[in-house]
Amino acid sequence: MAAAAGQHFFEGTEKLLEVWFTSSTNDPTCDLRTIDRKDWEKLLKLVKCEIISSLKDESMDSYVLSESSMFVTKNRFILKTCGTTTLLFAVKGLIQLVKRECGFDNVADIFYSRKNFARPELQHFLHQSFDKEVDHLDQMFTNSAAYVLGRMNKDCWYLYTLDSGGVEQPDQTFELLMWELCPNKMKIFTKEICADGKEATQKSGICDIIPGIKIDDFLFEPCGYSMNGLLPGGYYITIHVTPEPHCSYVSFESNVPQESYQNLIKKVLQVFNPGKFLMTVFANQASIARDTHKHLERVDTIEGYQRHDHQFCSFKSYNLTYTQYSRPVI
Ligand SMILES: C[S@+](CC[C@H](N)C(=O)[O-])C[C@H]1O[C@@H](n2cnc3c(N)ncnc32)[C@H](O)[C@@H]1O
Repeated sequence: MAAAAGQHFFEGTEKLLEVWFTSSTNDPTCDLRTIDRKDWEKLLKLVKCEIISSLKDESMDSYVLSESSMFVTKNRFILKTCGTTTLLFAVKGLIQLVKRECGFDNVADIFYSRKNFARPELQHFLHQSFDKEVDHLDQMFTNSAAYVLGRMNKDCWYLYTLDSGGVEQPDQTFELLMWELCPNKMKIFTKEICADGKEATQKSGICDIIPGIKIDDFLFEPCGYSMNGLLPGGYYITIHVTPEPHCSYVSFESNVPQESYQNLIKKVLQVFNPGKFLMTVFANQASIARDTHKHLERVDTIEGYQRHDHQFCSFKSYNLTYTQYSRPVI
């Protein structure tokens, strides 16, 4: 459903930043988790969002934000923000903060990605086009590579990364970005139906997607939902829901390693029942998910969905599959 003139609109589509740090002296005491919460709060002011709640385990500190999520491990920082947040204003400050407070003096890799916005004209000037975002990042990084996957005149996904360095430890990221969602499912993520995040997590079936996770969830007033889930070993899932019928959008992201993502895809689709979705899977050579790309190449239909675009990219240390599906219009 398209937004009518003057109707409330929320841009669910997130900007996603992942940065891996190293120290030139290989100092084992460097740890992003030693950074004070007050410093994170200051950094998030530049982005125009704030911390709502937090959860931690032995490997990771996670934060639910007023606009999505933040995850901090020893050497990896993830910030995902939606709405009209200004995520890229935080990059310079992040690098300075990390050097000053914990001694990491090198960016080993950076990934900035997002789907095309539904209403780019509502964004801050910096985020109105990918070209402007690339110009901004190129002022800080010289060895960059920027890509667009999908259809430039329809739905697409942008990626900015570095063409040198890289991450050697096993690493993988799986994202499903969904839109045109089932209104009945979306009702669950409103205060009309659920009292709080916990109830929405249960009623929607989110709690069954990956059993055994520690969950930090939040239900916004009058609607909207965010959750972070932690698993031992530095694994997370994060889900964000914009349920308004005229701009419905849901994102699912996880770094949980899987040889095949088939089961996970089915479970997430059952919970949200989107009309359209795009999927990205990153895996480096050390990851058990490294062969998932071959498998995904053969999946041209998924129960009720037809594939439109499928692209494979080989980067310096990661391979990536981008794919887009939708329900056939009957
Ligand atoms: C923060 S959540 C999750 C956004 C996420 N990026 C997604 O996948 O849709 C956004 C939803 O919460 C609602 N919401 C209610 N109060 C909000 C607030 N103070 N800040 C941000 N979103 C709020 C929005 O209207 C929207 O439906």
